[in-house]
Amino acid sequence: MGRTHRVRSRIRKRRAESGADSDSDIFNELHRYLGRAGWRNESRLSVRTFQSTGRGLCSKQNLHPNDLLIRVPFHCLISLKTLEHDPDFNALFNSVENFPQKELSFQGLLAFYVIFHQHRAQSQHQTYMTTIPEFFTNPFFCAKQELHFLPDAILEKIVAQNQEIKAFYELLSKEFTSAVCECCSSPLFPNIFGLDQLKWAYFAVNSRCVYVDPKVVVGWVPNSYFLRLIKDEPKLALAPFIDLLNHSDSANTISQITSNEPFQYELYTQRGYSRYEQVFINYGELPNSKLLVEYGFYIPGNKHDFFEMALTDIELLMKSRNVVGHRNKFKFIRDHNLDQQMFIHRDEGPSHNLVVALYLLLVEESVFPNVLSQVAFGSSEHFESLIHDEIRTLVQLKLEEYEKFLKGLEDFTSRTESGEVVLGYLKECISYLSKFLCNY
Ligand SMILES: C[S@@+](CC[C@H](N)C(=O)[O-])C[C@H]1O[C@@H](n2cnc3c(N)ncnc32)[C@H](O)[C@@H]1O
Repeated sequence: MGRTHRVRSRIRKRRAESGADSDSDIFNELHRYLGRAGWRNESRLSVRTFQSTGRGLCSKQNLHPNDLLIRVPFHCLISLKTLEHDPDFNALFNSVENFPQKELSFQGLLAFYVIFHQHRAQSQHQTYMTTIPEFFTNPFFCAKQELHFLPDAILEKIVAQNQEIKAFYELLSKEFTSAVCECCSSPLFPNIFGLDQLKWAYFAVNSRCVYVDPKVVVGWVPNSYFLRLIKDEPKLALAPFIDLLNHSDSANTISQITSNEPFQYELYTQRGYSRYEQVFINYGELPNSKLLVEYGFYIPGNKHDFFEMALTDIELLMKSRNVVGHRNKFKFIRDHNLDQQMFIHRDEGPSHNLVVALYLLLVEESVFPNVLSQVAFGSSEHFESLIHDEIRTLVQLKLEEYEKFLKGLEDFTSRTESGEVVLGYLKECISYLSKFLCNY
């Protein structure tokens, strides 16, 4: 049995233990659980499976612009406050003398909280835990052989995610080296909490949290113990039921925490929806590459999309033209962060930094910093016409590279769920690059 399989089996087992046989049982139970905690489903939201997005929410009534989308008592969210007031979780940390301060990310801490409660038979969060998907479709979970067909830009991000999770796991294993579980007396690491479980929880937290104002939350937990352990702000919270809302690039919502007791987390929609139409929120103005890496999906025709280029792409173009770049120019580009924000936009053309970097490396003859500065920080409009062909070739090379990746993935007889999503993403990129070339 594979490791991913074991993580999924464990989640299924928890579902069976909770007495919920199907998705609808799970959500009826979630409704009852939130109802007992004071939630009223004011906007009559209901869970459905939609063809375009999978599981999501719709309302059984029409929603108008500025209507309340959802309002949930804040104590139903899993935030810093929840961790602080959880005696079992606190006891575990108190069993370690001098737990290192400012070392944990809050996302990591929440991920640990999830697996901690997933293991406990009597967890107060058991109902919520059963609503978290068994697996995620981020490229992180691609099979090894699929990784050969992922673009470098995506691979680099997966490597960074892997390093972060592994370092976090090692830190927990080290600090809790002799800790045993109160409920079953087994050693916590690695017997109960394996690395694969933490990976699953990391992506659960990554894709399902809402933003909460850290100042508000910190104000509720004076002398917080966990605040001393984390190196970033506690600005995330897991949000039962709210985390069933899918993302749309055209959704627009406003969130707030009410200022009087009982504190509530509220979302208002800026646009209207007819009854049973899927309702969305907006995770941010994100391009498809970001949606893919962080959330495991992409949006066809995403209106916030752009296509990023790297300095290595320009180097390939230079090689194909037998141009040798002077190291002063590369240094200048890196020192001034011109290698950041190098992208093409389907309708707006190449970004300023891409135009400048191409011009400096392929056209400009001088290598003196004062001349390079004049070029870099002047208007790039004039240069763009001089490197029009270079831009086209750069995009053409990318297109060929992505077509090769696509062909490689298509040649597999079977793919992981993540591999399927990457395949669709590559097609979307190819279509984006082709449209750019048509317009440019
Ligand atoms: C906050 S959850 C939303 C609910 C989720 N669909 C579920 O079944 O639990 C975020 C995840 O939903 C999926 N998702 C969100 N928006 C999507 C969209 N527009 N298209 C496809 N999948 C989407 C992605 O898997 C993402 O990681």
